[in-house]
Amino acid sequence: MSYGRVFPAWRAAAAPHWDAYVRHAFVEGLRDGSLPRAAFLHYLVQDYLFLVHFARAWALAVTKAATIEEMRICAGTVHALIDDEMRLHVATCAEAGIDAATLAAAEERPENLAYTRYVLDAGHSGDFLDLLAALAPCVLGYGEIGARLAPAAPGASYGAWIDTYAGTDYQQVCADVGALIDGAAARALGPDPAASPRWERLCATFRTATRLEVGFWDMGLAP
Ligand SMILES: Cc1ncc(C[n+]2csc(CCO)c2C)c(N)n1
Repeated sequence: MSYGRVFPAWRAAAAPHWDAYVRHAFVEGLRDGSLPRAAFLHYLVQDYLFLVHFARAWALAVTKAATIEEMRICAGTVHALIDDEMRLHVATCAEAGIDAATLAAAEERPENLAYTRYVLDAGHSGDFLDLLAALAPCVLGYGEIGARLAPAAPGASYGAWIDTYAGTDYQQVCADVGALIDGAAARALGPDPAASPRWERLCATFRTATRLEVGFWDMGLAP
């Protein structure tokens, strides 16, 4: 998956961490169904809390955007997070006997706190592109994982989860976010982004967020 021009360069700069993220044991457990249900539910509860703060981060992106089209994409992501992805978490947890109140009252694990607040801080202390560098591993990593696991989805225990991220709707979101990053990078860094003095710092932000994704999966395996 390329998802634009800048993302592949950021991914290459984060190489060992990126592989640890998209090929994590948790992901392999989703693929072959060996992931214990309790670990999956523990992950979903934490992920619900994660998505609350991710919706806030995308809302911050609305305020940092430079064009109406950028605002539309970021606002659309806030909407999709709240009305689609979070609702799916609530429904899956409800089937397992975890009600919405329990979900909302769950205590955030430190790995979860670290990740979401890091992303929010990248946005508060930086500009639109700094924020996108922190948001990118989450959005595009799940796109890559979904596409890689797609052949395993039919009949798999976690097939519904895989289908969510492998599906054309989500893959289109990834293509849109890749284009959003390319546009913001062209505006802020010029025609050769990697030659900009800001480039190393953007790579570092992307790499840190990727490491925090690895930490999130680790947490998922340790209920
Ligand atoms: C730990 C963690 N990382 C990534 C995602 C995936 N994700 C987060 S927000 C979003 C929509 C677009 O921003 C998607 C697909 C997740 N659920 N949990």
